[in-house]
Amino acid sequence: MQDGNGLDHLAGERAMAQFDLQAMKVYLAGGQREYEISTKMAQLVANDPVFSKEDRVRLARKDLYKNSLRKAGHAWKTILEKGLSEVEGLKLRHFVDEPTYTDLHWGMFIPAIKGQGTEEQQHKWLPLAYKMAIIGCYAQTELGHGSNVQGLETTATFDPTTDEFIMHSPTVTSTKWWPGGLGKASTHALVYARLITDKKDHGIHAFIAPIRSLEDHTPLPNVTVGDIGVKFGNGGYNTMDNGFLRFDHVRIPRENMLMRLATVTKDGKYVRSNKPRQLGYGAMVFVRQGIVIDASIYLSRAVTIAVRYSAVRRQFGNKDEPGELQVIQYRTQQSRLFPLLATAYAYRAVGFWMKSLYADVMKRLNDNDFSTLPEVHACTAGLKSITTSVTADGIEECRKLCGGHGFLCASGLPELYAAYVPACTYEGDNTILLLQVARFLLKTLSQVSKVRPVGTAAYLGNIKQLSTQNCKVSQGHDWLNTSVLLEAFEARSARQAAAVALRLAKGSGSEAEFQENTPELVESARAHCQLILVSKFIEQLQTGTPEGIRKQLEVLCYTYAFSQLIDNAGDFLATGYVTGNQIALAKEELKHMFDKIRPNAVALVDAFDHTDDYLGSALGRYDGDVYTHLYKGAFKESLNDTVVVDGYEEYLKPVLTQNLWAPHSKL
Ligand SMILES: CC/C=C\C/C=C\C/C=C\C/C=C\CCC(=O)SCCNC(=O)CCNC(=O)[C@H](O)C(C)(C)COP(=O)(O)OP(=O)(O)OC[C@H]1O[C@@H](n2cnc3c(N)ncnc32)[C@H](O)[C@@H]1OP(=O)(O)O
Ligand SMILES: Cc1cc2nc3c(=O)[nH]c(=O)nc-3n(C[C@H](O)[C@H](O)[C@H](O)COP(=O)(O)OP(=O)(O)OC[C@H]3O[C@@H](n4cnc5c(N)ncnc54)[C@H](O)[C@@H]3O)c2cc1C
Repeated sequence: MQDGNGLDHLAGERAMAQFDLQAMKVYLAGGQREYEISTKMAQLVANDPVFSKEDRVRLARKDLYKNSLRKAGHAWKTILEKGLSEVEGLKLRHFVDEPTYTDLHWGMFIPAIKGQGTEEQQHKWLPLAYKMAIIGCYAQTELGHGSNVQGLETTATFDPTTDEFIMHSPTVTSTKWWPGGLGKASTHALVYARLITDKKDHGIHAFIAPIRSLEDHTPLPNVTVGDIGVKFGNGGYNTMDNGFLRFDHVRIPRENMLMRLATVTKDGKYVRSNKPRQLGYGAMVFVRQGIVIDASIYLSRAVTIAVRYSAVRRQFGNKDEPGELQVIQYRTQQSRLFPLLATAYAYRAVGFWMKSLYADVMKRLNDNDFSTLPEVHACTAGLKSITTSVTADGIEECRKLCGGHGFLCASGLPELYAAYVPACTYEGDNTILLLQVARFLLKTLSQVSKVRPVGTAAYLGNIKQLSTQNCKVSQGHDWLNTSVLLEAFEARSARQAAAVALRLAKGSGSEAEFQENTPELVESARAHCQLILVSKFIEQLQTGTPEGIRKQLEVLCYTYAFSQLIDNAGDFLATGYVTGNQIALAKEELKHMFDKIRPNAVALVDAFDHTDDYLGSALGRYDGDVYTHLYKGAFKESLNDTVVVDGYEEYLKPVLTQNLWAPHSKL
């Protein structure tokens, strides 16, 4: 989408492209229909002044939040007035580009009711939620516990005399703390609490608790609720009202417990269904799978800014060429930037696959087939962890790649980082999630002689072969073979998992020993996830990629795989599967890939199709007119509202006019 002012400082770059840009845009959008919807919604948002992002980083919290409420309300009105479909509405909210209460309402409250509510409960709550007659949040985390869900303290005690649950926060640490949308916007909370019937604790279950009046939005009696305070960075996640919530013996009807997985009867009997209790974590699995595509989008925004700016920015020169060099010409710049570009493409491909994996598991669950649940949990948890960590670090790297100007909010990068970095923590702390993957790998290995592993763990079925055979690469171009690459990632992951499993098996099985080995367990989980990412990127390429873009995608795929191999060379070498020389050969191949990316770099980021409005960056503008806009932008700075700064009379003038020698001055 070109929306520059006609001057194209990057025209020369664009003329070098060697692939079908339009086909790439459609591929990255996920298909022609998705592309058309994206384009339409991006323009709708960009052309509506209510959605303007101008000045967001300068607003005080109250104004920022009020403005965010205004945008969310306007988005909803636009959706209704234009009769937008659910997919269009989702896209529109995506382009509004501000974390807000509707993310949790649509992204977690509704999915949790769908996954855990009975049909009757869905009929009661979903119509209200779909028309936003109620606003819901997902209130799981407490002051004292987030990762350890089984450790939550809020109680829901059944009172058979009134057919109600009594919701209570018995300690300070039981205060619900963090839920997005809870602080100021929600009327209802999906509360995770310990279910108690007849003095027996049945563990964590989900309850719908009304928290604010539908008449005047005041908190209901005995409910204490508010916002937890300002968060990291300007703008960023501060548009969200992450909240606290306490109950003082608040009564809710028995039917407000979501009862698909377990029921409490009128006379107080607790009945579990035969479905796994982990289905209660379904909303988290749903969001984790979506986070992979989201990571690609965030990373692609940072990379678009850094690539375009690196093509505009010139520093130094050399005796072989006239003038100064574009910084994108420097190998070091390429070696930091191009792997991130390739990673954004990799996550897009893997994100598409995650969607199909999730659709498959949902279909199975409907047929009461729970067999793939552990693998899907490991996959969603692991890929959420890796992709968010890499993306957060990648955004920060892009900021550094833009030198000093990257540090200005006008670059768009500080705010992008502030909005994104909590993704490493929310929806599961990234280390906790990798430990879940490690547990899955250990379990899979312990059963490998009896149960053939399937799906993303299938390679562990070849553990013997992968543990004995070594890499056969003898020349650089031997690496240009996806089977060779895949085997390297499989062997490294299988060997790392087997090594730590063996060490644990030789021990006493104590928790202390397990703890001692957690760093290696996390490394082995990371290796497994990197294998999934590389293998699924390859697999996606091999299934019907249009001719006009296949070559470029192959280059990006090799770039991604080689950079992963080199960044983790220590692990690959330690497992003994590859030699130092083979790593050196891969490094040479990676440089050849950089040469192939270089003429296409700007077009490859254009293919992400981010509008200038969505990017919000003077450095990443489509037209490359960076300096004019940085300069113009300085005049919007509030300190420049007056020529002589407010504070001069009180604080600057006395300093300038005292004309006294400072006592310590040596002059
Ligand atoms: C579609 C959306 C698109 C994009 C998204 C974009 C933006 C996001 C929008 C909003 C996001 C904003 C905010 C985020 C909101 C939140 O943060 S909500 C709170 C999230 N909280 C967490 O993630 C907590 C993390 N903790 C846990 O998940 C669990 O407590 C645990 C897994 C760490 C441990 O659970 P336990 O019950 O104690 O389990 P265990 O005893 O360790 O394990 C028991 C067995 O269960 C398996 N298991 C665990 N989780 C799952 C699961 N989700 N599904 C299936 N199976 C699971 C576990 O592996 C064990 O298996 P065994 O075979 O070993 O018995
Ligand atoms: C912006 C934001 C939005 C959020 N939105 C919501 C929401 O809408 N609803 C909701 O319910 N929650 C929400 N949360 C809470 C979030 O899900 C939790 O913060 C997250 O799950 C991490 O839990 P914790 O804070 O308890 O971290 P902790 O578990 O206390 O982690 C602290 C450190 O301890 C380490 N650690 C903990 N246990 C172990 C272990 N067993 N082994 C090794 N290391 C360990 C962790 O790796 C981490 O380094 C949100 C959080 C943020 C930041």
